Amino acid sequence: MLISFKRKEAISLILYATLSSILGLTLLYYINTSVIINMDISYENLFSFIVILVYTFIFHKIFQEKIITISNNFILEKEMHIIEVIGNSNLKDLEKINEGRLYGIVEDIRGLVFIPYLVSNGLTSAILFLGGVIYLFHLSASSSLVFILFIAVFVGLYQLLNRINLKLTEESRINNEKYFQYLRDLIGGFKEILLSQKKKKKLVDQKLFENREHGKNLEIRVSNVFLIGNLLGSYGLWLLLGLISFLFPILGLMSSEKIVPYIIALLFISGSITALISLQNYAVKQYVSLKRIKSFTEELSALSSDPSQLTQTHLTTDFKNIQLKDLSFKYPTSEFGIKPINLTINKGETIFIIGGNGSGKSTFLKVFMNLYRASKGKIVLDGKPVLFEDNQYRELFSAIFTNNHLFSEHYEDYDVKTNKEYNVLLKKVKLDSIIEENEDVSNRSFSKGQSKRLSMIYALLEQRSILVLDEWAADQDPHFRKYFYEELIPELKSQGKTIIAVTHDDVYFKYADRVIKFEYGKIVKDVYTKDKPTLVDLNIW
Ligand SMILES: Nc1ncnc2c1ncn2[C@@H]1O[C@H](COP(=O)(O)OP(=O)(O)OP(=O)(O)O)[C@@H](O)[C@H]1O
Repeated sequence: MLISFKRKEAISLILYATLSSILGLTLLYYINTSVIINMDISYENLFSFIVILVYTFIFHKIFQEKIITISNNFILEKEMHIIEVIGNSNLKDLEKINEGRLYGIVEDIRGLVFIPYLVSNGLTSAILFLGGVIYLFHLSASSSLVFILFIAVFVGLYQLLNRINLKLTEESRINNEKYFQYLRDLIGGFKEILLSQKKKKKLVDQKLFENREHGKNLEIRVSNVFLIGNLLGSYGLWLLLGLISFLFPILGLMSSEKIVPYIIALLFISGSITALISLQNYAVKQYVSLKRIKSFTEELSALSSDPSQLTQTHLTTDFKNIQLKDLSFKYPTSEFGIKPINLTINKGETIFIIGGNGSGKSTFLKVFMNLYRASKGKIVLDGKPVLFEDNQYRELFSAIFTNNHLFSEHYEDYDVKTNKEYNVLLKKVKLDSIIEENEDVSNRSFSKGQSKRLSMIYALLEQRSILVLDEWAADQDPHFRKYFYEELIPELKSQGKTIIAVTHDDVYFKYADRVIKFEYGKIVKDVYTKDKPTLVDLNIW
């Protein structure tokens, strides 16, 4: 079963639902027996009726509150589980997960808010229905057998309708995932779309319109199927009432004095029958959501590392050297790979990594920082081999990737507003004229260059030993780029920072201690710049 309530909670829920339903049925029994059958109309009976009513109200309230708490805990558990599984994923595997699908699942989880309503009304209606049927049998067994036969035919019909709806609802969810993907393209690629009427027409007028049109049609079909179910349910009930009132006495299935209490009881449980029918709509949707969440988490769990396997993180603040021994990597989905690398990187070195597009610079950095698991070879930190599961090694690095992500918050221990160093760094990366002291930058948008400078501030505030920059300077203007190479890098170097930067700015190569060149995933040159003031001396190309 998809919902796994704890046993104790399930028992207490059934108990509460049973009690509150029994009290509801007692009300019916009381009115039927005292007013209709015994004609006993008195203040005492009114008083007893009100007492039962108050108890019913209190029990129902307690029951509903319990359901609300349990269901919301269940939703929270599902949300946290998905977040935890994502947090434990490997980079390479997480990159395979489509963002649209993720947002679709988030929507599925949100949709679970109907669970309290579904469980509480479902349980109460089911118990009321069962109790009502027992009472009907008590009034007339033969008529109740016909009634049960009627219900059995309806349940069969509903199963059929539900199967159709399950399919339609699943299709609707997949269609919604596509919708999120298109929306992401529309917002993320807005500039490109503004430049191309063809793109805009295709995405907005065609894809998005078709998607929404299809979504609307699916919703209409789902609603129509439910409508058929609802109409069959309510008119079937009227048919049954007609048969009991007019046909059963003629056929001798029921004595005339039983007809009125029987019809009142039937009308009473018709409420729970109608509720059970309309709850099917929600039940199908919740079922589809739970099924999708389950398969998504199972898929992600299979990709995730077991957190218990990860070594305890405590900040590694320093190192002497990192050796890469025959380190290689291969993408499973492409021919490209990093050829075995043998390299020693010493603390304090400034290393520039160069190479043509697609030569493997970024891939190398990810393997080097242990974000991708190396296919072969090993990383050795100060003489000790580093495992992929070793979180501690990763703590050595601050990195700004080519497609840097500017976090809405920095998630570190310091408070930016009261941090003196933050304000110094704002000046240092020349953002002080753009960002005011103490300004909340979470809702602002920045140019690529500015956002990378802000990322640099956050990276430096982390105070890690190694700063990794993937084409960081490429998005900066010439003045700032000059300042970056000629002043910022030497200053960071003088502070003992190890800098590894992917760059194409050959005029500034002299500011590195060492230039490493990649070609087709292989290191083809590894040159120290000392005493080589010009590019010709460096002979790197
Ligand atoms: N996730 C991936 N799956 C499969 N192949 C990939 C993946 N990421 C990159 N590649 C391939 O690996 C090769 C090297 O890419 P990489 O980004 O490492 O090169 P790069 O030198 O950093 O290039 P650039 O200067 O253009 O950023 C390319 O052929 C690229 O298509």
